Amino acid sequence: MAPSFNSSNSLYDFVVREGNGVKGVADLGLSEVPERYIQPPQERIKKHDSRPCDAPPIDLSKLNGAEHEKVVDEIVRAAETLGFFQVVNHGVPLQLLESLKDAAHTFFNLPAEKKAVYRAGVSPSPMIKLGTSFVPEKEKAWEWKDYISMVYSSDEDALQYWPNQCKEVALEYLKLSSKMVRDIVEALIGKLGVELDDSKMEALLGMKMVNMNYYPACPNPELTVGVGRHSDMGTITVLLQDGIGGLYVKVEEENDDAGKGEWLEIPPIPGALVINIGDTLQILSNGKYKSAEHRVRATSNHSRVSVPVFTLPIATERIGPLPEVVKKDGLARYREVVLQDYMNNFFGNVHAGKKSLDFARIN
Ligand SMILES: O=C(O)CCC(=O)C(=O)O
Ligand SMILES: [Fe+2]
Repeated sequence: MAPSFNSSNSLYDFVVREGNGVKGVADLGLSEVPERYIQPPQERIKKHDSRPCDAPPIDLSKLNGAEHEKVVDEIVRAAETLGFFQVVNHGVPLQLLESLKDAAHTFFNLPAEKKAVYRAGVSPSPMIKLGTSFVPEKEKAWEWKDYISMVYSSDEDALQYWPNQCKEVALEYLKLSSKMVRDIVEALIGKLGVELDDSKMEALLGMKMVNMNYYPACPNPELTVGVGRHSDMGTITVLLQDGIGGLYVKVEEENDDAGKGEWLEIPPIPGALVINIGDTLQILSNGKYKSAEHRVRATSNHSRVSVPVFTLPIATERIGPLPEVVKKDGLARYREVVLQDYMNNFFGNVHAGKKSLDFARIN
């Protein structure tokens, strides 16, 4: 018998505690989403209010050739403006990208009890977590999304603890994307006029996490969000999205206190990966590189998957604007923070655009 959600507690039990997630809600075939998923009007995403970002993808294979400087300039320009760009010839085989999307569908189509073993608290490893929405305990309106998050500690742990349906492809993707992450971050830091030694670079790129996101088909995409407005907290994110679309990024404007900036859709490009700048790189660059505010719309007739690799500094690393940049700028816009503290603040609060950066901002 279909559960009836006559109190918010019973919905919480079904979705969060029992691990059914929003996939479990979608599978009930309701004609309207439960009230808990209805966003306030200002957070809803109107499909026709944005236009696609028409920037061509950057060809990363050219980083190793005669056009190196030109490609670095393209990356820097994108990081200084939108904070989002797409890349091709990135070193991750296209067949692997297809396998990743298939693996995400296979995992989320498992019966709830098979997925629920990865819930926080019962998961075989603290590095693996099945979740839904972002912080359902604190959010007034939930996001229409389930995810599994896998933090890398070693190959051995990954192969032992990550779910069978996705561990091999997720590990391969994490490894093959690491080279492009390093190349891009090196290019960006280099253009700040800073040279970092290997150990500092390793520390800035030392934590890696692969997520698989699942957005089931939604009866009311106009009332909900797949993911609400947020920036990513790490150094950079590599994102594989499928062909459905619905990822939007905000064009940042000076003095945009009213939050009126335009939203651009990052259109799916077959074979391309999406790169976005995270809060850490905005802090390191003293604000020159933009951690991009983004969000995702749900869709009525398809389930969408995406597979981000988040690259973060190691938890003990102290993050602050690089001294050479502060010297040039004449002031520091952010204070130094320990990454673990930044992370606790980030994951302890609901998505609220780029508010996460306030934790380090000097006013
Ligand atoms: O699904 C997407 O396209 C983006 C997901 C995202 O922003 C995230 O996982 O941080
Ligand atoms: Fe994100």
